[in-house]
Amino acid sequence: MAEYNRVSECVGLITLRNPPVNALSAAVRQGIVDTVQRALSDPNVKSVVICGQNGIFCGGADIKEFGSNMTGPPLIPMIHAIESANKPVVAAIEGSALGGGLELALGCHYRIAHSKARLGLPEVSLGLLPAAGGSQRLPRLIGVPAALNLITTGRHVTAAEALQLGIVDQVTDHNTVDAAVKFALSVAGRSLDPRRISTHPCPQQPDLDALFEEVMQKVRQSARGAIAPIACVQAVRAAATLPYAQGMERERELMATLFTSGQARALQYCFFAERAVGRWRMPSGARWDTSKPRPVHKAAVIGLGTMGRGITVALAQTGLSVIAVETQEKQLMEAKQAISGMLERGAKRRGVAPALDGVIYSQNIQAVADVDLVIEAVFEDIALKTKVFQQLSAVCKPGTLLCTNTSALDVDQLASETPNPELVVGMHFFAPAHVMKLLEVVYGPRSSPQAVATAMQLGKKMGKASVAVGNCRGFVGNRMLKPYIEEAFFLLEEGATPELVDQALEEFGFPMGVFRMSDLSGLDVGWRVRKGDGLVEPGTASGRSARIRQGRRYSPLGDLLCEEGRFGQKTGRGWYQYDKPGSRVARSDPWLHSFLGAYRAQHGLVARRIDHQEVLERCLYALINEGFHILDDGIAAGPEDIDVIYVSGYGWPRHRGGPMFYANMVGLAKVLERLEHYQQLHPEVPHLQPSSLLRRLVASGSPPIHKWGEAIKKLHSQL
Ligand SMILES: CC(C)(COP(=O)(O)OP(=O)(O)OC[C@H]1O[C@@H](n2cnc3c(N)ncnc32)[C@H](O)[C@@H]1OP(=O)(O)O)[C@@H](O)C(=O)NCCC(=O)NCCSC(=O)C[C@@H](O)CCCCCCCCCCCCC(=O)O
Repeated sequence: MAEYNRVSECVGLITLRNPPVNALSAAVRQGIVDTVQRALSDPNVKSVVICGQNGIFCGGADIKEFGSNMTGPPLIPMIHAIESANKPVVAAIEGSALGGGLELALGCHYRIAHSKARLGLPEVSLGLLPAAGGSQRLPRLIGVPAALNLITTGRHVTAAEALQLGIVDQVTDHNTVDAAVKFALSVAGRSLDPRRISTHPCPQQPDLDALFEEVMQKVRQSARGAIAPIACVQAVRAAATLPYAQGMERERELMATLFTSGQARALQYCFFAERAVGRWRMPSGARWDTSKPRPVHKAAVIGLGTMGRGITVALAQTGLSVIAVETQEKQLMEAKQAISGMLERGAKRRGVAPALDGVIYSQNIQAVADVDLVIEAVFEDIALKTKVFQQLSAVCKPGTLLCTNTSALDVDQLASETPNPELVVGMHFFAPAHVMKLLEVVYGPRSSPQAVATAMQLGKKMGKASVAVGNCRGFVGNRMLKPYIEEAFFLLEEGATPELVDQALEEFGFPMGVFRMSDLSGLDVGWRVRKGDGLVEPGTASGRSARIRQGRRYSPLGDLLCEEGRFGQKTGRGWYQYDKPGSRVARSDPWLHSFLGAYRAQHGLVARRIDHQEVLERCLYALINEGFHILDDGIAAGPEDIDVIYVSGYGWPRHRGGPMFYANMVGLAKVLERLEHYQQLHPEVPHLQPSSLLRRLVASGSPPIHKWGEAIKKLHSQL
């Protein structure tokens, strides 16, 4: 797990071997301890180089070990032994040096990095802090402000930035190990005292207290309840104010709290879930590893409204050549200007040239004849989309993949209107499409595995968390959102205010509560959908509107607001009021409160006191319950798919792991009991009726989330 060789006669070369990322498993740590010992005791060895195999230095501690009893030599004394060595130790950094990997490098006396390497202390994103001395050494090396930035955000820096910050001593474009060996030879025999980072104080920093206060305030605001960023600030503060040994003690204490917290478990679950969704599988048995994607060199986007523009940018930024089609000249010109602006701003942020030439604009659908893949993003209207798909089928070369960016329409129906339904998949982007991380790839019963594989690969190329899901109303994300929103409406009827509901959800960790979110996305969006479903009664603003529709409880509150022209931020009024249309700062609206009072009086509803716990249980458990239905229906292959969708696209707080992980943490029996409780109180609300899968899981002993897959299979086979 760590190989030892003597090179250039007097350099001991230690190579970490633990594919794929040379994580510091027990065996690797043991290997490092043994080989360092060997190099230091070999009189022929003048200096030592540590590198990683396969072009990656080290991805840090082995996260998989965190869930088990950790054995093997601990990291801290291992790194301390390297720093205390009486021969120079040089880290040769290729690929990544992250977390414990960078901490290992910081224990070395010198660091040489390849120009393409990336370095960072991303522990915060796993609910931890750099607890192998990283929180104490990095501020001593690069100063408190820069270390705070890196440690609290977990961001990775390029080799060039690492050099500028002083994290590495040299950057090379050539063979890193060769450069490090050469460097190691050149420093052999030099005094190592100045190179032992732990022995130095942090560089002087004026107004330390003010700096920490400011950073802590900022971090608390953006953490939305996550505890690791706060512990990271506290650990760096210890580095800045305490001697090294005491700082290390503080680092250990803080880590002990984080390590055993539910947040760390949730965040580490998210890390693996995001990777697991790439290993998609369909009910037909088709899977990621047996389905080869088609090459996509040229793509097209049809319809350049908000979504189409974002999708064009996302595609062009991957380096693809894109044909952007909009039939109306004026809209085409406006879209061209907007897309160019977005490409320019994006390129400026990333320090690259904008891919302006990658996009060709056309009013003519014939222009897409030779593309490999088309994403249709016209207005959400099944007749219009069907027409576009029929045109595309006639125009495109054989084998072109036809993707629809719909958030709700039936992908199967659309596919069935084309001569090659196997080439059709849904690609459900989230607005703004070039920014939002989530992509639902929706397959129907006739979508070919190759079509799914191609869409999934394209999603990955665009940097999206791409999740393959089956076709149903609302797919996964929006289907689960429906009971969540409905419960929020019911809570208003029963006595809550938008402020109370939003506060409960925001304290839970959502960036925005359901009503603020509704104001942002526009109340008319849901209104249109409900109208389409025949749920909206016209002209009810003045009279009593039915609260039971289509045989179930219905709240017309959203419709009544729309009838008043209150569409949210865009009209300056919605569940809140705004200074002017388009403004983003929500203020309580006395009109809304008296409107709610009058509504309740009209319907004979007596407002009661509703607390945060009820808001959370009713909104979140209703959403989770729908998640169980989705699993039972086979629409999502596993709980990870649902959780990645919610964390990447719906603002579910990452430190709570996603709705299904949260249910697992709360306890399935408790979720079931609360759903049963609310269902008894509200028998006319079907979405509070516990899903049969949830009942069956509880009856089978509530297996932990990583065993749900097995349990679901077993439970299905017993049906
Ligand atoms: C490295 C990457 C950038 C590579 O990206 P790439 O896209 O190429 O590949 P993938 O991301 O797809 O990964 C491939 C494959 O590898 C798995 N993997 C990646 N990293 C790790 C890892 N660190 N450990 C295990 N496995 C890993 C990944 O899951 C994929 O496999 P899969 O099967 O899932 O497809 C990228 O992978 C990346 O960013 N990796 C994570 C980097 C990272 O976050 N590193 C930090 C790790 S945490 C750490 O290092 C902590 C340190 O500070 C050490 C702390 C000391 C701990 C001591 C414990 C003290 C306990 C205290 C308790 C006290 C209690 C008491 O006192 O009582």
